[in-house]
Order: sequence, then structure tokens, then C-alpha cells
Amino acid sequence: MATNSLTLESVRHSLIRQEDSIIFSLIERAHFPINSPTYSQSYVSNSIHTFSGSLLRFVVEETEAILAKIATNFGLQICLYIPGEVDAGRYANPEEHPFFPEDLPPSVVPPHNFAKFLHPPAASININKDIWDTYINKLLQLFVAPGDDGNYASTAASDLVCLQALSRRIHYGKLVAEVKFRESPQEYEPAIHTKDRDTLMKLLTFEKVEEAVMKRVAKKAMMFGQEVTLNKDGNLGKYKVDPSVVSRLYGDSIIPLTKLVQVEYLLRRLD
Ligand SMILES: C=C(O[C@@H]1C=C(C(=O)O)C=C[C@H]1O)C(=O)O
Repeated sequence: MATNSLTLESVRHSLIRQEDSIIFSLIERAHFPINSPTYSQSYVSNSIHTFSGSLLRFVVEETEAILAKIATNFGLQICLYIPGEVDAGRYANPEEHPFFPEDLPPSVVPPHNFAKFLHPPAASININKDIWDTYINKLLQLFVAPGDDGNYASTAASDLVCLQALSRRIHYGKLVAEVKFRESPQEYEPAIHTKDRDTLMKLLTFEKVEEAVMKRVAKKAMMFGQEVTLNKDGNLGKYKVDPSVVSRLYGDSIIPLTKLVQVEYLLRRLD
């Protein structure tokens, strides 16, 4: 991450690229029906007696523990921020946030010196709990068909990829907010001093950009999710994930959560 050269254009470019990862992850997840035992506590606790939580939680916690061990190498990064403890060696990539930061094991590889672009209190912002709840209770039902095919492990693995892509995009709001603040600190400072969330929200909002995002993700969902056949009259008009739903996920959840991260970041920008 060449963070010192970040501009509004380059952070927007990254958000555009991340759209691809999010849409592909949704397409992969939509391949399975809802498979509700993946999210129920009883399914796992009946078989793994040492763990109380859903299969999805088990998969995410275990994966994060492995990623934390190799946190600063090979580009496989996870933010090792432990609440209450800002330790440069363990606070690794500021773009990654664990869903379960408690009890992560220490890294077994030497720390990488990530460029310090963000204001340090940014480390305390992690809204993955909201992202988790939104994903499970609101988003899944919108793009996944009802039903149960028994593929719970694959379902949880696909959910993990969706959650990581969403979390990365939403927390990228910290970088967006920092760039916006650096471009015109005098505009933001009064509202930061008075902790005026509404004004901060207005200042950082660009409606035209949001409209473009929502149109573009629908178009990408059409292109990435079309059924490809060799038959001339094929399956035109059939998509693996409904493009209008992808647009809605962005408009109703992903963009608002990214803006929430931006506001939270700006509120701490002068601490
Ligand atoms: C991310 C930005 O900030 C806001 C949030 C947006 C988003 O989440 O896509 C888009 C425009 C802005 O209203 C931006 O300005 O690019």
C-alpha cells in the first residue's frame, strides 16, 4: 500500500476494484441455498463440545487465528489490533479487521512496517459486529435462495469470503476520510470539535459518486453473473445474482456503513 501517495482518485479507484471482489463473492455464495444450520448454534455445539456458536462463527474464528499467525507476510494480512493495546508490532495492516479480535494468537513472522497514513486512533474503529449482523440478518436473504442442500461447510467458507470483502471495503472508509480531511482540514475541523455528526456526514457525502457506484455495481453484476452458453438463444437475461439486488445492497447497507466508518474516523481525527 503506497499510502503516502493516496488521493481521492486513488482511494475511489480501490473501492471500484473492490466491487469486483464483493460481486464475485456474492455470486459464489448465491450458488448455495440459505442452508440455515450454518448459522444456528445447536448444529455445531452438538458435535464440537468445546465451542459454542454457529458453524460460520467457528470457521471465521479459526481462519482468523491462522491468518493472525502469518499476519505480516505474503500479503495475507489481518489487523492484529487488540482493544486497549496499540502495539506497533502487532497492529499490522490497517486495511484488515478481524471479526473476533479477542484471543488472536501472535504472529510467527516478523512484523512488516506498514506505512502510517491513518491517524492512530483509527485503530480503535472496528464495526465488524454491525457488518456481521447486517450480513446474516439482512443481506443474505436478499440474494440467496431459500432451501437446504447440506453443503454447510462450503456455505460457511463462501460467507467468510463475503464478510472479509465487505469488511475491507467498509473499513476502507478510514482511508477515504483521511484523504478528504487532508484535502480540506479547515472544512472538517469545526464539526470535529463540536462532534457534529450530521455536518460531517454532509461534508463527506457525494451523491453523484454514490449514484455512479450503484449503477456500476448493477452493470458489473450483469456482466460477471450472466449465464454463458454456446447456444445462440442461450439464457440471456438470467443472472446468478440479481443486479438490482446488488445495487440495493450497496445503497442500503454497504455505502451507509462505509460512511459511518468515515464519520467515526473523522470524530477522532483531532484526538
Ligand atoms: C467513499 C466515498 O464517500 C462517500 C461514500 C461513498 C461510497 O461508500 O461509495 C461514495 C461517495 C460518498 O458519498 C467517496 O467519496 O468516494
